[in-house]
Amino acid sequence: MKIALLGYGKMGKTIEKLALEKGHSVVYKSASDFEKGFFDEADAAIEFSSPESAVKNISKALEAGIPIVCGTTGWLEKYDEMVNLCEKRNGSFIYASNFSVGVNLFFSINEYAAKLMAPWKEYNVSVEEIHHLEKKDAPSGTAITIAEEILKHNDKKNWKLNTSEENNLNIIAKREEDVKGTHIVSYESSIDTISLKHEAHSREGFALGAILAAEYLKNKKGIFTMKEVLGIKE
Ligand SMILES: NC(=O)C1=CN([C@@H]2O[C@H](COP(=O)(O)OP(=O)(O)OC[C@H]3O[C@@H](n4cnc5c(N)ncnc54)[C@H](O)[C@@H]3O)[C@@H](O)[C@H]2O)C=CC1
Ligand SMILES: O=C(O)C1=N[C@H](C(=O)O)C[C@H](O)C1
Repeated sequence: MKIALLGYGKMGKTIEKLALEKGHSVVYKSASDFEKGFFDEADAAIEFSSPESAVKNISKALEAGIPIVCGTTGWLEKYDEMVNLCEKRNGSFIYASNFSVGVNLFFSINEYAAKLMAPWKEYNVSVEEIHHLEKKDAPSGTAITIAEEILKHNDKKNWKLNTSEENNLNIIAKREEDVKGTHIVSYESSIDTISLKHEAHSREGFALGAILAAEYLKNKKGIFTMKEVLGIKE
């Protein structure tokens, strides 16, 4: 498959390495704003750039008829706009806050735990995420996905970053040198604490998942999820 990399930082470079190992070719890579010309050649574009540039990059790919996989976080207020554009252009699009297999399994474990814990009101739930110092957005996209699922089964009103308000779900965001991505869900009572933790040891899981998503989009039209790519039942 011929891949275009929109964003060529930590993730773009890891994806390039794994894509070449899997026998794909990288026909274009951009670390900044770019013109449309390259699209004719690419079978899919993989977008890991910045919250400010994601929407523009996704739009360019959809307008050029190139399947687009987007992992950039921090732009989701425009997600519906991108879905509409994808439908209008009869394109193909996957966004995931986290492409790793482990985290997508963790999402299902989190859903199960949230349902199980719903009647046990003595437990207060919170989400913690820890990332490297260069991360631009907080909370992480993954923490937001985790929180939204918990909120479907909990009386809390909304999620909030670093809050002590009991009626909101607290997401604690920490920044520490070189942490690839750690997410912890805690249910705490006066008697005990139940914790679920996912810790990424490298960026390879995210990169591999993004390549699997690009492969999945081949000959497909529509908007898909990472759970569909991995065959994880809702
Ligand atoms: N969904 C997932 O599984 C994962 C998502 N991410 C997200 O992916 C994004 C990128 O992460 P990293 O690679 O670690 O960041 P990074 O800062 O190392 O790389 C971003 C790259 O995008 C480039 N860029 C900036 N504006 C651009 C534009 N208009 N067009 C093309 N490229 C542009 C920058 O020059 C830089 O090279 C972040 O939003 C991060 O949260 C990161 C890891 C996994
Ligand atoms: O910025 C990162 O590095 C990561 N971002 C994603 C997020 O915001 O959830 C996924 C992963 O945790 C790494």
